[in-house]
Amino acid sequence: MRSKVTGAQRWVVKIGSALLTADGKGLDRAAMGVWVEQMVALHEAGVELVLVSSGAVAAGMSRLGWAKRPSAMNELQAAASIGQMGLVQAWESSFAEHGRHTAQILLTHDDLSDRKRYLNARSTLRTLVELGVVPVINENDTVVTDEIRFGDNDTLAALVANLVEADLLVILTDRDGMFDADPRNNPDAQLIYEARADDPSLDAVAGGTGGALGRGGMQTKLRAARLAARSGAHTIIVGGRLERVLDRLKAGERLGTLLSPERGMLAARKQWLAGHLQTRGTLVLDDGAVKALRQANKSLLPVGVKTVQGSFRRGEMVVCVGPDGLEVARGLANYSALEAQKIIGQSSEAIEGLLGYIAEPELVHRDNLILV
Ligand SMILES: Nc1ncnc2c1ncn2[C@@H]1O[C@H](COP(=O)(O)OP(=O)(O)O)[C@@H](O)[C@H]1O
Ligand SMILES: N[C@@H](CCC(=O)OP(=O)(O)O)C(=O)O
Repeated sequence: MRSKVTGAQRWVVKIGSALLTADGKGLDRAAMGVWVEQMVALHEAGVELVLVSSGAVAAGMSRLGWAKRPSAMNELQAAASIGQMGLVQAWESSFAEHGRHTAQILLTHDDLSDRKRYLNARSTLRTLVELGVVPVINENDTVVTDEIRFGDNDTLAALVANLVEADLLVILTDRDGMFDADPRNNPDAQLIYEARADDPSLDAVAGGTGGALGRGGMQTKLRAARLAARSGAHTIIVGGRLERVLDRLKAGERLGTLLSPERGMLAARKQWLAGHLQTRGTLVLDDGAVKALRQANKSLLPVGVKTVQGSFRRGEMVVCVGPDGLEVARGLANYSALEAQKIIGQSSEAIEGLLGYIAEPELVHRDNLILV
């Protein structure tokens, strides 16, 4: 019996492209109908639900008669906008058969890295959930550029789990769960039933990328579990084609791979920071600064920085590495890269003389910093 699953009150369910489109043959409405029945049953049992649905590109490709996923961004975006229509129609009509409404939410990485938009998305989602409506979320594929895309919906689903403070993230995929080797080329691979999300040995087994339709593969599912763990959520990676899979999970059956959060939850602001997956530059710290961050929970002062790499503006995310090049923390810079170049190695009192003004005495304030 998996009590963390049976007792979970708020679920984010993510369904991948390969599953939704029956391996590329258009939307699998029959399968969608069966998942909807189960989601409605969960709802009736008092579970709050948010659905993250992939499949726009794959559904669009099938509507257009394209056999191969295009690599050009404009073609992908066109396919996504065509497919998204079919996707939301199919979910809405399927839930409507049970007297439930759905709501479409399309998000980009920018929406979640801007604090105001993040809070807005959170309050809209919470309102929808309170209204008993099922939000159906996908990436806003038509407007994203490479720099601001999540790219795979595993990551998006994890950030949504953080956003709504879900107890459980269920990632439905085309395999029964995470295996100890990629089952595509290892027929003897064994299913991993339980693990801690932060277990480093999982990185090696989740090596491969996604199939022809999806993008993520197991690597992004593992990363999603780690992100979801930051807000205390458990993640299950499980076969979406297993019979009555959601019903059986709710009943406590040991299906799929359960990945547990290891540490305590990060505070809400730190969770938001952890969701910033795009970084713009690197600060190389000296040993003293590494110690101050790691052991004393201090802010990063310019004096402890040896070099500045990349091009970032004030407020953008930078990676802080130690003299050995290993990441120590990441955080939002109070100064641009050009300004930082001028003030590193100097005491904070010297900032005004060097720049002609002072924004903050710290290069990265500890409230805007997360240790890695
Ligand atoms: N260790 C592993 N265990 C299970 N599947 C793996 C593993 N490593 C790689 N994979 C591959 O990941 C694929 C699922 O990812 P993906 O195609 O992105 O699906 P989805 O569209 O559901 O996100 C599986 O079909 C499988 O071949
Ligand atoms: N936003 C994209 C999903 C990206 C993707 O392929 O995700 P997934 O199948 O979950 O790995 C779409 O709807 O096609």
